[in-house]
Amino acid sequence: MSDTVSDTIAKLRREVCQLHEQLTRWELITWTSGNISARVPGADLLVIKPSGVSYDELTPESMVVTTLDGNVVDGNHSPSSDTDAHAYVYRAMPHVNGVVHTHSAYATAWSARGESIPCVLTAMADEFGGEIPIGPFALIGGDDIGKAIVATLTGHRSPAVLMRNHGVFTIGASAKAAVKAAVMCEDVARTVHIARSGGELVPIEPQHIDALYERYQGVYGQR
Ligand SMILES: O=C(CO)[C@@H](O)[C@H](O)COP(=O)(O)O
Repeated sequence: MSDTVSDTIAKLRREVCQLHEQLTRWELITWTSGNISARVPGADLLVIKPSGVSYDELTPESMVVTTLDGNVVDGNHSPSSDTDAHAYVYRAMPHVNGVVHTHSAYATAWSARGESIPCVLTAMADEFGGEIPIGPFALIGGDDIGKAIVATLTGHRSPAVLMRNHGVFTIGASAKAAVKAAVMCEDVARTVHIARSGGELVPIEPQHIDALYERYQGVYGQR
């Protein structure tokens, strides 16, 4: 392995480990549920959380490096039980460099109803470009979840999918972007749930969703 790839992996080990702190900070997971991975650019590799390890015991060294077929190439732990799903996404979606999985309460409740979250908030138009779609029920391990993520999100502006009866998977141009999508997904899932419990939801006009999405994705923040 070249020094450059080794250095990149060392950096991604630190980054992926640190990003897991965001899942506990924003209360998106319970116990050892959830996981984050990052693609190793220029190499058919990924860095992912070890399976079943308590979040307060995660370290850069405990992260696991696998091929995009899910085979471990570096690490002393078994990789996440969702490694095949993450790996499938990286093989099928070259623009994706980060994948996150959570069981965040409100978004997972929408997945338990098999319901997509309608776009009724400007914050949804900004980050998701429309509804947050529901994906099919899929068993864990193997390519089923990965195939469903790719099938649901290909051609869709949303970086998040609600896997029915299971939880949230998000994708991003970086692992940090995928974590942001997971945080925002839970935020809007909660707000829309509260809104719907109070009465009829008011949708946003499609042309306004487009305008909001273009502004947020293209102009918002520091450039
Ligand atoms: O729901 C699932 C399985 O998809 C995961 O959230 C697990 O609960 C966490 O698995 P590991 O990443 O610890 O293997």
